Parts: sequence; C-alpha cells; structure tokens
Amino acid sequence: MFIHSKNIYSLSYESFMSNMFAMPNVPSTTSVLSTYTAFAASAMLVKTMLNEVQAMTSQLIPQKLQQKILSSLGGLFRNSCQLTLIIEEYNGFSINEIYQASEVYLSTRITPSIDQLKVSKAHREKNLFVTINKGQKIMDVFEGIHLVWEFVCKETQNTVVDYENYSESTEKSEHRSVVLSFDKRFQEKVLKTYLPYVLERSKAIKEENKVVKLHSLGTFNGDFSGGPWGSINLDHPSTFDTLAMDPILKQELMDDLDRFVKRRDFYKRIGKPWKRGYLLYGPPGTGKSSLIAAMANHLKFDIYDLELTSLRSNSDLRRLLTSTANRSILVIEDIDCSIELQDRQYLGHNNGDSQLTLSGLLNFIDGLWSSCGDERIIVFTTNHKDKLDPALLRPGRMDMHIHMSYCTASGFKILASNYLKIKSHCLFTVIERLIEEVEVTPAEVAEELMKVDDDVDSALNGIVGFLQRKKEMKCKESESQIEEDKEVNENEKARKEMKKKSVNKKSNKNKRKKAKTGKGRVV
Ligand SMILES: Nc1ncnc2c1ncn2[C@@H]1O[C@H](COP(=O)(O)OP(=O)(O)OP(=O)(O)O)[C@@H](O)[C@H]1O
Repeated sequence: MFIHSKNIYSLSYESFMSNMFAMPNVPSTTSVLSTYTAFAASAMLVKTMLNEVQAMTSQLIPQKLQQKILSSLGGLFRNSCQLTLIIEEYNGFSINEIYQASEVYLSTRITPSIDQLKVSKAHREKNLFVTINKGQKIMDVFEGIHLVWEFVCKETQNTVVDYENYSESTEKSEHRSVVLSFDKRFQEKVLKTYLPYVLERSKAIKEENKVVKLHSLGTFNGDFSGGPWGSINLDHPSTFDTLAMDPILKQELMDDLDRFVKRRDFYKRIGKPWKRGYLLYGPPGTGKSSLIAAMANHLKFDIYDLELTSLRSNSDLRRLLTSTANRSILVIEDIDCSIELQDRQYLGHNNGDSQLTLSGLLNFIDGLWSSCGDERIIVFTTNHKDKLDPALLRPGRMDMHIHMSYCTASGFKILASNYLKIKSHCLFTVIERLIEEVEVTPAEVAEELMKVDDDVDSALNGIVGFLQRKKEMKCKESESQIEEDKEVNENEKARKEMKKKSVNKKSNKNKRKKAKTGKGRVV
C-alpha cells in the first residue's frame, strides 16, 4: 500500500538484484552505509546552498523569474526528500478502504486547474459522482503540509489459456491506484493524522450524500434465500421544518435524536444496547408516517417497514430483524392491529417459535435486539394507545411517547408557510380561533390548502369555510348527542320509575296476601 507496495518494491528489488549480480565485488555493509552518509551530507550541503542562493536572488532577481529558477533547480533534488505512498484499489481480493476514501475525498478538492474529470452515476443514486481522471494531479494542503495526489491506472494484458480448445487469448485488465507524494519529514503526520482525516471526511461526505432507503418485505413469503428485504429510495419530502406539530415536542424529539446518535460511548459505559424506542400515537392523518420520514431524513437512517401480519412465527421475526442494517429505523405501524398483542395472557402461554407472539416481539426488543447491531431506532405507531399491552409501553422499550394531535394554531401556521409561502394574513386570527374549537387533522388542512393554486385568499377562505362547516357539524353532533343523552336519561328514569312501581306493587300484594293468610302477624 505504501512505499513498499508491490510496484515500487519489485522495481527497486529487481534493479538491486541485477546490480548485485553484475558487480564482480559485492561491497560490504559498512562501505554502503558510509557511501549513503556521504551522499546524505552532500545533499544537505546542496540544500543549504540552495537556501543561500534563494536568499541572495530574492534581492536581485524579479519574483516570477526566481520561482522559475528555483522550481527547476528544486526538481533536481525533490525526489530525494519526497515520499510517495501508493494506495492501490485492491488489497488482495478485498477493496482498499483508503483508496475508496481518497476517491470520495478528492472529489471535493477539484479546482479549475484540472483538465479532465470523470463523471459517473450509480444505479438509483440522484447525484453525479465527479472525480479526476488518471494522470491528473490534485494539490492539497493539510496543517501546512503540501501534498500531491495523482490517479494512476495501468493496463496489463494477461494471457488466457483455453485448455479445451487448445487456444490462447489476451485479456486487458486495469490496475488503479492513487499516488500521494509529500515531504518525507511529514511521513508520521500523514500516516497518523492526514489519512485518518481523509477517511473521516469521506465518511462524512458519503453520509451527506446518502440517499435514504425504504426497505420493505415486498414479496416476502417466508423464503430468506434471496434476502428478505427489497428497497427503494425513500424520496419522502417530509422534514422537521415541514411538520406541523407542537413546537416544544418537536424540539424535544430532535434533541433526543441528536443526543442518541452521539452517545456511542455512553451506551457502552452504562452497558445498555445502543437503541431507542419511540411510540407515535394519535388519530389518523395527524402525521405519524410523516414524522417517521422526517426522522429518517434528519438522521439519514434507512427505514425498515415491517408488516407483522405477513409473518408467521417468532423465528421469522428474528431472522428478519437480524438482517436489518445498523443506523436504521425499524417501523411497525398500527401495532394494535398487527397481532393480537393485547391478549398477552393467551399469547404468553405460547413460548414456542411456531407463532408470532407479543413475547417474541418483546424478547427481540430487549434480548436479541441488544446483540444485533448499533444505532437502532424502533418506532411503533398506533391510533389507539389505550389498546396496547402495558408491557409494550414500559420505559426502556418505548423510551419516548409522542402524541400526534389534531391541528393546532401553531401547526396551521407551519402548513400555511409550507403550502402558501405566507407567514401572516388577516384571516389567520379567525382560522386560529376556529382551529382551537374543532378537531381537524393536519391532513385535512393540507388537503384544503392544496385545492387552490397560488391564490392565498381563496385558499384561506376555503379553510375558513371548511372549519365553519366542521364547527356546525360539531354543534349539531353535540346537540343531537345532548338530545340522545336526554332521551337515554329519560328512558332510564322511566325504567327506574316503572321498576320502583312494580316493586311497590309486588310488596303491597305480598302484604295483602300475608294479611289474608294471617302469616307474618306479630303474635
Ligand atoms: N403533522 C403534519 N404535518 C404536516 N403534514 C401533515 C401532518 N399530518 C398529516 N400531514 C399531511 O397528511 C398526509 C397524511 O399524513 P400521515 O400519513 O403522515 O398521517 P398518519 O398519522 O400517519 O395517518 P395514519 O394513522 O392513517 O397512517 C401527509 O402526507 C401530509 O401531507
């Protein structure tokens, strides 16, 4: 990989060997060392002279001419103080991570002086990948060290023998590498600080450009041979900025997520798996799915959308979950409808793997979950939190319970800003008052706002009309509810009255009967 890489080593080794055998008398180690010392001393002398010349010429010769002379003079001695690292694309059969990282890192170091660029696009990726072509050089400066990168591509021809047909053919192959040159004095700094920095930067760049994927079971039928998860680019535009939800809750959640991803060492120290559970609950259309997309976009985590109803057993569940990647969000939507989770007593009896059970799911969250990866987030959604088994809700399983509520005044402002690009309007006061009086979901408001193209007044009037209709309906509903309740109360009162009457009638009858027979008379 470095200066002792195959190419350079084999070249110097071959020339060294051929010289050795060509020489009649092999020099002793001492004489080689003394020759080297003499050479190094001369080189130092020349360098000092160059410095002297530079000092003198700086006073006599114009700047531009000086640079030209020095660069051609310096070229004579540069090789002796330069170190070259060869970073090959492959390290044996496996890809060399430093090569990959250099490619990514250098794509951000392109300057107008470069003549040739290579452009490519990976399947399903949105962005183009631009990097320099072979033979092109990129200069970089790191903590005062000047470095020169060069892409090298060597074509080799291999002979392929076809033993069946007794024929031979030649095949071309490419050996790609990047060559990094710098002053030898900085070898340690480059190896210990610069290259790790390149690796770190490339990781961050990849992360920035990462396209979030949505994995789902798709054609899953219990057969794991081809890998159970299929994936597509998420492409969901929802972000925390576009989400209409309680601003304090939103900030709390964002802080919680940011804290979570920074806490690798913390989780290690306290001996807890690096995972976090969120329960999103609220009526349909309040943005639970949109919030999951916003979380994924915020963290650049892939989503695994798990449909529990398509699974047959706990072992299916385990195999599926252990094949999810790190830095991902596992989503189980409508957890109350997925399996008969509320019937824990019944399900608890089934400890086998032949069925999908709540205990199987809980075991995974608490047990296997811990050992099968890092930076995992699990999200359950439900429209009916009250239907869930308390075991699922206890702290440690679902760390944060997030209530996605009906649209509020602040939520409306966010939607108006997203859809109509306005921050205020004279109709806002009336809309905000109406929104607090009725139950309307952000989805309903969004739907109304989408009905009109760019006409802010019509859109807001539409919302006012919609909310007023909702309010009237609510009033009618509550009136009829009052009527219904009144009727129920009256019926109940009448029933009680009748019961009372019938009890009285019965007791009077009994009294009369007793009086007739003489029984019950106090003697
Ligand atoms: N809080 C919100 N902020 C912004 N847009 C929202 C919000 N809630 C709903 N919407 C809009 O309504 C659409 C449907 O919302 P979404 O699917 O996220 O709701 P949900 O709570 O997951 O519903 P369900 O429980 O039926 O799955 C979204 O695509 C979005 O356009």
